[in-house]
Amino acid sequence: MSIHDRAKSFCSSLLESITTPKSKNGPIVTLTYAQSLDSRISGRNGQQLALSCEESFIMTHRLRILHDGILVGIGTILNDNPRLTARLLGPDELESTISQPRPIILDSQLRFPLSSNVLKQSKMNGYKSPLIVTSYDHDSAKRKLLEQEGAVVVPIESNKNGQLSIAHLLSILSSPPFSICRLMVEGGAKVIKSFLKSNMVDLLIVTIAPTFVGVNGILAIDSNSTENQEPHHRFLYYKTPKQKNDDIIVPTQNVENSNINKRLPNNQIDSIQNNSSVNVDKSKPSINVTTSIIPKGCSPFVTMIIKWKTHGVPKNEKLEVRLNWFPSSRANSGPALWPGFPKIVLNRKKSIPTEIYMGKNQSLTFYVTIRSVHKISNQTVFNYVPIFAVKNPSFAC
Ligand SMILES: NC(=O)C1=CN([C@@H]2O[C@H](COP(=O)(O)OP(=O)(O)OC[C@H]3O[C@@H](n4cnc5c(N)ncnc54)[C@H](O)[C@@H]3O)[C@@H](O)[C@H]2O)C=CC1
Ligand SMILES: Nc1nc(O)c(N)c(N[C@@H]2O[C@H](COP(=O)(O)O)[C@@H](O)[C@H]2O)n1
Repeated sequence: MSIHDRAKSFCSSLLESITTPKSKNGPIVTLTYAQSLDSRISGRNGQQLALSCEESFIMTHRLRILHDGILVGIGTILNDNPRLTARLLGPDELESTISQPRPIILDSQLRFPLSSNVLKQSKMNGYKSPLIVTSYDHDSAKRKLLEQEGAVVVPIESNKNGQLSIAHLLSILSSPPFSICRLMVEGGAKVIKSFLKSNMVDLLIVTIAPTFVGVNGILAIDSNSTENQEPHHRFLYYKTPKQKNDDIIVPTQNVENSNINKRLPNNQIDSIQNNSSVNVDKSKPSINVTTSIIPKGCSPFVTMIIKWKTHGVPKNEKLEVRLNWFPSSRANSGPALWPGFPKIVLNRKKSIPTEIYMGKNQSLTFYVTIRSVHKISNQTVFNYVPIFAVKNPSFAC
């Protein structure tokens, strides 16, 4: 599979099951940005940094294709002069023939430069005119100039600090003539904060690059700033984080807009108990297995405590119990070991705690493998027995 095919399937899988937007009157909103290990999105004085590695950039460009609009703040336009197009494409794709997303810029005071790349490129075939969203309190002469150059300028409500209303923005974007169904928000820092605060983000995809920028860089989310003191909306892993060359891509979904929201409150989900009785051999030993699944804080990990009792196992006989577990998709394919899911050899110990990764919507089927070795006759009974399946365990948050 080529690097482009991998990006295609990864990005499609991220978007395919997000069908209901957080905002009832708006598009599905994906917020995505790249940060360093110390949470910086750019360097000293906002210096633009290539934090993403090549494969992560390819993923970002693929995500751009899958959205109808890409939104940034005017700070990013003035600082980076970005193009906001999908250019890192496969060999069979042409930049000018794919459906490029519309650039959307939040610019309360119409500081947008006439020389910007997004405006220049909109004159070329295949590229859409930038949509500049501004406040009612804008410079009308500048608006005229921008419109003459082909930009579309739309005034909307703003608050007393001049910040444009995200709710109003989303309802305008999803309506004609823009009809944006999927919006990708790239930043910068103020826009990231505003969107997270608005709680209209459906999918948050953060690329983490293995580098430190240092204290002078711009923080993605400045938790010291007073405007960020209010409670944060919660995001949980949506898909397993992926390593792309050097970087880690962390896809998370808004908890308040997903199935994981339907879980029970923390105090009702101390553990899930399962009891299974398994016969090794009808005439010979049997085992009774009890398991408890204990959520581990706000994380997709659970601790599983397995307890068992054996019956009728003669002292001179060896009983070996193994536990394997598989995602539900593999449950029918037999008990071959699923990579990344360790098997535990229980032997004669009476209980064992182990930590298991259980992603959202993950349903796991657990198998015990019982191997009873009769020392005298050397007869071996070898059984794989599915003991239970756990669907969507609740993560305590
Ligand atoms: N690493 C990454 O993935 C990215 C990094 N960046 C970096 O971010 C920096 C720019 O960030 P900022 O200076 O914070 O500017 P910004 O790009 O977030 O733009 C903020 C400006 O947008 C306007 N605005 C209007 N309504 C707003 C609202 N509701 N919320 C927020 N802003 C609103 C205001 O004029 C505000 O000053 C640059 O250094 C750029 O390189 C930008 C995008 C992605
Ligand atoms: N995904 C990602 N990784 C980085 O390391 C980045 N610095 C950014 N920045 C964003 O991409 C814009 C540049 O886009 P063009 O290549 O000009 O199309 C930049 O303005 C940021 O929004 N992104």
